[in-house]
Amino acid sequence: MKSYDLIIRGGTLVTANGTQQADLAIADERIVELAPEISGSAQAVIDAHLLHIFPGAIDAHVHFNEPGRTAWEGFVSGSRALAAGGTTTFFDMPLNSHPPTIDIASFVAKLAAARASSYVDFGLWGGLVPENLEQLADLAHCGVVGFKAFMSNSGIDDFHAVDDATLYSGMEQAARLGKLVAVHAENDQLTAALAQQAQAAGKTGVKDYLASRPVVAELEAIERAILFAQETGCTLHIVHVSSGRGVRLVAGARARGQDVSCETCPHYLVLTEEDVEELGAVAKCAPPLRSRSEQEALWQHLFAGTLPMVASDHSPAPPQMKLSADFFKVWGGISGCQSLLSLLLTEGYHQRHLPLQTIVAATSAYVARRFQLPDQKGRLEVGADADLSLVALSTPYQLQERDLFYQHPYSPYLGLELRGKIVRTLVRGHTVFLDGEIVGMPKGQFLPSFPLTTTS
Ligand SMILES: NC(=O)N[C@H]1NC(=O)NC1=O
Ligand SMILES: [Zn+2]
Ligand SMILES: [Zn+2]
Repeated sequence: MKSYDLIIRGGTLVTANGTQQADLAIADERIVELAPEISGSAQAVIDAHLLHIFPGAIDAHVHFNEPGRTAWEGFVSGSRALAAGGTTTFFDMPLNSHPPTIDIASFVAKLAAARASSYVDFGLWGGLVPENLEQLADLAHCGVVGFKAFMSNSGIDDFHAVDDATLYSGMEQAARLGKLVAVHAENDQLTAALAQQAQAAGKTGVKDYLASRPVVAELEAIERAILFAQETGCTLHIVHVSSGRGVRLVAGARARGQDVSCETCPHYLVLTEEDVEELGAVAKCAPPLRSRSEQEALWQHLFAGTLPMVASDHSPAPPQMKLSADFFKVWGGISGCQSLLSLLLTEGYHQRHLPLQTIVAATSAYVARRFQLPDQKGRLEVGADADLSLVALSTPYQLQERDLFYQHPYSPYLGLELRGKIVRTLVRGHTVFLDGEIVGMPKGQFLPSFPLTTTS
């Protein structure tokens, strides 16, 4: 009789191809058998008859701010929040840590911090800034996911936006290095001028802020990035697209054969400009929350598969940075990485009947493929890492402050009635979250990303 480390019995497995009830056996951190009934023995058995088993989510976009701004978040609190939310892998952005990840030394410092403290596996983005064009090859050799650039002010002094020449030349190099470039796409001249005019006129409320970052600023920057990428042969990813029209531009370029993708975030799917007027600073982000019609278009793209990825853009800050009466001065960034899967289940699956397979594709399978993770990630199959999230799919609960593992338990989703409770999360077969508690030690591993030949 075979013997395993762990058997999970009777759960409903959710994969990008559909759902099936099955037993799942784990040995040496991998899924080694999947069958209607597994007869071997195991050191431990989990009864999952009433649960759905999702592949652990892969959050391609978080800011955990370590080293340097660990008081804002950090790998311990951030990765605990992810584990509690059913996420087993994340990619940390190069900015909001100090130093930002723009050369070998800062990469090594971040890698050491994350290895010491993360409960889940991780990849690291490198930055593309006007000062580091000479460092991109080094960063590529370190195995960064790709290069992240800001086309508008990043909101933080130590990470500068790219001018067109830097973006163009960075893309040329990225293409040579086989790396993708990810952009925060908003037109800087337009947003800066509109913000400056509003502030000069003493118009510093929520509506004034929203008006200073119109959809057209996003559309223009997306188009420019697509054009530069086409011209340079660079693979492109547009982060946090906030508008249906923005997604349409990306989908159009992809349909014409260009290697470009995009993500949206739960906040653009769940909240609108009316909510930020009501909620205030906790819901301030850039690009800002949009109208209901743009939001509806995002959902349509998600259903259609033309919006292939959802990531959190978890961007926390200490509460005092969210206090200014001048809304332009309030920190822009939403804390949401713990709620990625539960919001998609609540608003997507339960409210709108978004297929579970689409949720799995957008939070796991597609992300692993797009960013060229090692083969064992993003799949719920024999041979894959046992990265799993066990979910009570219909259990309702209200999100409370005490549920949040963030450094600052601050979230626009507090008080929301959610459906779909994450009851257990396993990373490579090790339980890291169980019934509301973090268990075990930080054993997250670095996943280097190296160029392959595949596209899409
Ligand atoms: N610096 C930083 O994290 N900025 C992020 N916050 C946000 O709302 N949009 C961003 O790009
Ligand atoms: Zn951004
Ligand atoms: Zn971000």
